[in-house]
Amino acid sequence: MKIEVYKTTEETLRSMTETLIAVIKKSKSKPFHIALSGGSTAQQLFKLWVKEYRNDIPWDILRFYWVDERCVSPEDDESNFKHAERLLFMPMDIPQNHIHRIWGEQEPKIEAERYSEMVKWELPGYSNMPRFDCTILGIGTDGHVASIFNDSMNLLTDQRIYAVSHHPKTGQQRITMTGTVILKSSTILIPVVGADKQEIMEHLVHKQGVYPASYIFSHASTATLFTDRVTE
Ligand SMILES: O=C1O[C@H](COP(=O)(O)O)[C@@H](O)[C@H](O)[C@H]1O
Repeated sequence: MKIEVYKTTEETLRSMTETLIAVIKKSKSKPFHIALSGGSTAQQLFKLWVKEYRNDIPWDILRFYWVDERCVSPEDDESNFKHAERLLFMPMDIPQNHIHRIWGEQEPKIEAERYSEMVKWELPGYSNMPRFDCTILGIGTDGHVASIFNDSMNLLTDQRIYAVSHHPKTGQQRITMTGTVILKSSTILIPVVGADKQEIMEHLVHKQGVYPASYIFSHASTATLFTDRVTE
């Protein structure tokens, strides 16, 4: 995995965005299937894209999916979709049929299966292990990726496409892309910014402890980590 370190959060997110634009422009895949994460980093990215990159990102060829979703209604503040809708899709006027949200309000296991089938159908070459053109991953302060936490590490190697997990502290149900599908993505971009990520970044870079993110770090040859945290 490649690591790029920047001085500020803004520089980090700009660099990640410019890499994404270059990847989209170079790709022969049209439409271009991109899986988004949720959380605070994604929200910062969406604001930046609308403010500074609205004329540079080829929106019309993008088809949006999610890496993970919280099992709540799409109006709930916890919903990853809600923030993308408000901060990105509405301002950029993205057509509804380009947005494939996870139905967090449905029964989780049934929804994980429905979404897996839908992804197989939408991505090229109907396959049991579909390949996203790009996956944007987040890393939590506890080292989780997507909604794969320390107590659900089995989902890193699970052969399903999406599966149900639980937040270890709140018990909130989640639907998450499995590690197997994450690692199959043509490109994986991982923005990790902010002071609260310093400790986990040190652990990950110095290979201290075992986290879901450590597995992705050591297995993702197509990944680039963009960070404003010191990693020497
Ligand atoms: O719960 C989640 O957290 C991670 C990390 O989010 P951040 O707030 O630290 O940026 C995120 O990637 C994931 O999609 C989300 O559901």
